[in-house]
Amino acid sequence: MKKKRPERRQGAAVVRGDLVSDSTHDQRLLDRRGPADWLHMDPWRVLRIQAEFVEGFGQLAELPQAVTVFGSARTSVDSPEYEMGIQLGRKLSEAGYAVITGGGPGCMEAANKGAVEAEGVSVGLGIELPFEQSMNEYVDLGIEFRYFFVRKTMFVKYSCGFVTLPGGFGTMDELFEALTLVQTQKVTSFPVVLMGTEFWGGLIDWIKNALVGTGKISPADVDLIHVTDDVDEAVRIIVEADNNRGGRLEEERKAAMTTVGDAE
Ligand SMILES: CC(C)=CCNc1ncnc2c1ncn2[C@@H]1O[C@H](COP(=O)(O)O)[C@@H](O)[C@H]1O
Repeated sequence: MKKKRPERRQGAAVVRGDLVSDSTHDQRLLDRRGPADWLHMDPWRVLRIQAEFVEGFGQLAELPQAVTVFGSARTSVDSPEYEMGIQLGRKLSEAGYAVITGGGPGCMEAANKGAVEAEGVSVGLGIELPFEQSMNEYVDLGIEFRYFFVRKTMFVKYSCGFVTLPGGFGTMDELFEALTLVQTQKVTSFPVVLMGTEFWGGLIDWIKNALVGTGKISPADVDLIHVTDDVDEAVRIIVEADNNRGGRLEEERKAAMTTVGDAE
């Protein structure tokens, strides 16, 4: 007769054979002896990830309409790009938006500085890095995240558009995440503005030649990106999209009301 393999139900999972452990989860939970490496195990991490979402959602829930500004952590304070960041933070604040950045140095600091100077709401969503790094001094509401992906959710959820100053890998990551979300309609009416025609020109050419040229994206996808050197134009693009969204939300609300009315 076939030997029955050992079996144990562990919550939602069933384990058989050698995967059945000598002890149960309860035993391990109640046993205070042994190493603390469980702290670094994935199921426990899930709770920490949840905690980051809860903390982020809680802290940002009452933020006014906001715009996220990305850009290099390495931009020097005496560069034209830093000055552009200050102007951007200032004018976005004057237009009534909270300014969210990654809370670090360079372009992030510049945009936070502009927001503070205009007496706007200046937010920094920092990230734990392997080297010592503190929130820039112009952040008025700062939240530190352990996980990049949790932090990225906050940037998108709490802003109505992204403005991107010249930057490196981190900036590219944030830019292309935003474009993918807009392209796949995970977010709608969400403008993405690139500041600096000279810096971004090469990338835009490559997008047109390599991506549109070989059919990897459609020509209309290029229109998702606005490139400018003019801070006022950047703010105008954000405001117009914001106004359009307001109209669209109202239409969606009316459509929903009609549907509910029809059902009654
Ligand atoms: C001096 C130095 C490298 C500091 C790093 N300190 C940082 N602090 C906060 N956010 C960051 C930092 N580095 C990268 N990021 C994230 O990635 C983007 C900048 O990356 P990069 O410099 O373009 O690639 C920022 O928009 C920010 O969201």
